[in-house]
Amino acid sequence: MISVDEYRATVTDLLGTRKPAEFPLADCAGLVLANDVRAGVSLPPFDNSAMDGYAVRATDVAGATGATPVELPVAEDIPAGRTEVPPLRPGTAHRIMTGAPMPSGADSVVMVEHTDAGVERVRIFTAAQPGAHIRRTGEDVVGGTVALSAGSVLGPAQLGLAAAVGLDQLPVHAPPKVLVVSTGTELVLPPRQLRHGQIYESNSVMLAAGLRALGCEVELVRSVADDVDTFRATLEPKLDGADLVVTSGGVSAGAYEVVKDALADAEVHFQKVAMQPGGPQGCGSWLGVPFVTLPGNPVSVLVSFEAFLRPALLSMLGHTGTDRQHVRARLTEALRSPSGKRQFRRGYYTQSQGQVTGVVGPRGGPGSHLLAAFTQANCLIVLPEEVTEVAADSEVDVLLL
Ligand SMILES: Nc1nc2c(c(=O)[nH]1)N[C@H]1C(S)=C(S)[C@@H](COP(=O)(O)OP(=O)(O)OC[C@H]3O[C@@H](n4cnc5c(N)ncnc54)[C@H](O)[C@@H]3O)O[C@H]1N2
Ligand code: MOO
Repeated sequence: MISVDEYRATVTDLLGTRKPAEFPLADCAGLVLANDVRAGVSLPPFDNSAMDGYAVRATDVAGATGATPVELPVAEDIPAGRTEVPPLRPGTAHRIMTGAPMPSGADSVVMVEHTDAGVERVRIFTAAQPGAHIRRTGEDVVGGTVALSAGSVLGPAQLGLAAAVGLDQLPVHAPPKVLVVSTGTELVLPPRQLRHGQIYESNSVMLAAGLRALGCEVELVRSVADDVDTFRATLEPKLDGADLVVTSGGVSAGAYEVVKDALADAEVHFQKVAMQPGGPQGCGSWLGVPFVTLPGNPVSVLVSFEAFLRPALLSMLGHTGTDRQHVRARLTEALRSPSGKRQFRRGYYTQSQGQVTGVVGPRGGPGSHLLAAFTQANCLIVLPEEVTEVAADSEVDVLLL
């Protein structure tokens, strides 16, 4: 048996990291920047007004008050977007709007609220500090410097900045195209009615949701019968263009283990991972495409996704933080765990205000078919390999989902 940590490293190595590709900004949300990008322009690109008001020379309005206003002729009107701005002559004002370029010769802006808002002439009721309400060139970003560093996760602020410095595409770790394949002759899709012995297919739906949430492109093959020839014939034409195949089912110890049998001659290694659920696993490549073959039980699929597929995919996408947040929590009831395996139990974690350590209660038993209990959970309770019993009220490690 291989440990969870070793297996996670194996899958992470198998998936590697995606090569940089240029993507339009609109398709970059949530992706990771592959290279540093430099600003083509400074931000702001020019000195501009932070307020609607009047550009003046501070010396011209020194001593202005409500009782003793200074009156100046308004020589120019400068709305935002005006590109040619005449210099300010001493003893005059330019009416100016927020974001409009400062005229040379002006050293401050008086807000319109501190004036009579005049158009031909303006009465100014307050003195101005030199520099008041001016946003300086390059105050935010200096043109030519690194605006966003490799490894940045591209959220709204990062994409906004990229747009603001004049970029329309970015080098990112492109999301992989993942083919998700559910195997099992028992699997049926609506609107077909179940016959005795059949079940509705659910693993591919869960995997697709998890994969898409990470930004992957997903194609589903929702039901392949437990027949080696059918499996190969269904998958082969779809491998071209797939960056990863994730299968479920057909990897344990019995007969009709279609994934194991079909990939027997491929470079896919099947083994047991010291975890519960999610013990039987396989990974490797077939026809040059990486394969991660998960066991069929639905809870095993989701726990496998959390334990190693999600971190490996995050690493593939260029993320450095690939771990869920871990916390310690007090267990509400005693639990048992198989010796030598890391057990992941579904749990519900709460932390009241002022409480240092939160509280966690299990949801459902350890069975890997108990999917409904997973819907009540917000965390996984992690019981280490050497632990076989945990008493109520003891502290346990919790992975917040
Ligand atoms: N003799 C042994 N039997 C089993 C072992 C073992 O070590 N020795 N391991 C058990 C464990 S643990 C697991 S997990 C399963 C894994 O088996 P498979 O990967 O071969 O999965 P299947 O047998 O195909 O399916 C298991 C279970 O899950 C249901 N299933 C499968 N696919 C789907 C799907 N897409 N949607 C919903 N449900 C699905 C399937 O009907 C089975 O009930 O093996 C144990 N046995
Ligand atoms: O390991 Mo299986 O994945 O427990 O049900």
